[in-house]
Amino acid sequence: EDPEPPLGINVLEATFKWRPNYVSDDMLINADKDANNWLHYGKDYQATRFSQLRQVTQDNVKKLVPKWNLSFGVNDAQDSQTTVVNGRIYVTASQNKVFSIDGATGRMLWKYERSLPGDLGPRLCCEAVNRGVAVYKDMVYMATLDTHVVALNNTTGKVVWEKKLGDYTTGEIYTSMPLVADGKIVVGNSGGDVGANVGKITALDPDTGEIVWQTTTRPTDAKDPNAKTWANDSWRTGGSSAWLTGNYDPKSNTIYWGVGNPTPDFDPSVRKGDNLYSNSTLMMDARTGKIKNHFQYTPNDAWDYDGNNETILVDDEKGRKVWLHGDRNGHLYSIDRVTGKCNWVVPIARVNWVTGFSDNCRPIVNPEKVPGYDKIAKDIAPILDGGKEWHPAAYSPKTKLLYVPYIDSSMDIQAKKMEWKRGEWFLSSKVLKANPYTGGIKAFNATTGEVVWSRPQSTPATSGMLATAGGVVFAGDAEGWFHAMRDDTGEALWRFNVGTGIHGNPTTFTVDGKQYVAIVYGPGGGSLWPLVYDELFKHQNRGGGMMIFGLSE
Ligand SMILES: O=C(O)c1cc(C(=O)O)c2c(n1)C(=O)C(=O)c1cc(C(=O)O)[nH]c1-2
Repeated sequence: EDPEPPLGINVLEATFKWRPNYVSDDMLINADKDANNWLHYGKDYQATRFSQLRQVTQDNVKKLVPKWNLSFGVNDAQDSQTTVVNGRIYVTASQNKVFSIDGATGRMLWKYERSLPGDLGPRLCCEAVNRGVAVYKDMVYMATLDTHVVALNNTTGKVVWEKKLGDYTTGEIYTSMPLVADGKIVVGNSGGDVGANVGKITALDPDTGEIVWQTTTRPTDAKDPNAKTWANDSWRTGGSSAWLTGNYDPKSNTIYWGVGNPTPDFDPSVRKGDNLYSNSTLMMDARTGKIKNHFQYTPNDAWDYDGNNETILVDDEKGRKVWLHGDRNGHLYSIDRVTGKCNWVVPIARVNWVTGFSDNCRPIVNPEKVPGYDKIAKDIAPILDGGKEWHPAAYSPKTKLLYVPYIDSSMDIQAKKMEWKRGEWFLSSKVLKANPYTGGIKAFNATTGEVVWSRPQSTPATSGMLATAGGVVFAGDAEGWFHAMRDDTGEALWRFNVGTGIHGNPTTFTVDGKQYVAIVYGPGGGSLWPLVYDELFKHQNRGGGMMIFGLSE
């Protein structure tokens, strides 16, 4: 019996089954072998988004039907995904709501609704999004828009502690799922496009919320050796937030964490230099937070390409230990995860801001595509949202393919001089125009970077990917279609329209021995998407939720 009475809405079944919900360190470390649960942002510490489940196959996937649905009761953008422990589902909605649900019935066990400050709105780059909760031991952890980490009891939803990490009036917010690594709760901040807000990654004690370490992603002091990579002390207003969840290698005790764009976004002339560590993946010591190494994808970024996207830890067929990273700058990278050196780089989508690469995959920039004050740089590809947005790719150890959601589009930009003001957007653009979007899914050979198959679509790819041992790959799109395709050819197998756009990440797990597939749906948060997006999808209704699919009986 549940020690606390559930809230009791969405009741499909009168009886309640107790489901153990304690998450141990061993469960977290062995999540790559655990078919039943979904414990990490990327399913396992390697961030593969691959499930060993094979009840849903290429043959029977057309029998998938909705089993139950949860309405979030909010209209904002929905970027979230489930965390699943022994059939209990934890999911967040925008506005920092958390729901605990019985996976078999959809019955709500508890919900937590944060009361957010009324003046938060104008400071949000991408609506009031949240990307999910971490569950560790007997607690649930969420990072909030008003810069707190809140710890809830995972059985009752009651607040155990709260820790304030910043000041939302500066533009700093938190939108992503915490990472549990080395016994600590690790979070990264958002708000990079509101320049003063320094990127930071913070590790907290899970029991008390005390800060164990905090690492900043760019200089905060002129004595920092990286200050030389920002001309005229431009690091002072240099952004470089840490807004997506990193991942972890327990063997080397290394955390991999991405860093976003420098600010002002579109005027690189006022911050000459490489602007370290903007647009990089950091390799950090999980014990101390010390930066051991890094790889920078876009030095002196002029296009808001960020560098936050996920790193997927793969041992490739040449025996190399690598991370694979699809960047907003339109390229897929294989980086040696021991040395931090680049193995190869290939395009994901249409790209014209580079003319090639020099040593260690350093881009050679096409000067025509760099925004300046005196003319509009036209048709820069990719668009600021990226050749791949933040939506994570999946890697299947069965096919050895990486499944990447891509966007084909371009933008026109003219820069302008701009003074930084506390808590305000710091883009420095006079003209910022998006050109029409398409996109799709591409499957890459994880060892060579060759494209094995491609499924173009008329809309940008706006959900994360899920790969399964059953040979089925799942993805959603901005028109609301939730798709299943073959992992080896990309051939379409099944689809279902959820009634609004999909911008969350699919997951799969078992409840009482049966495989389910979950998708969070609702409009997207993408920063400047309304430029084109509103036009494309103005027929769509808002409203978000989560739909759970299972095989019909
Ligand atoms: O620089 C930042 O701090 C930051 C934060 C976020 C966010 O936290 O969601 C986004 C972005 N940048 C961004 O560039 C972007 O395109 C974006 C899209 C979305 C979304 O919710 O779909 N968030 C964000």
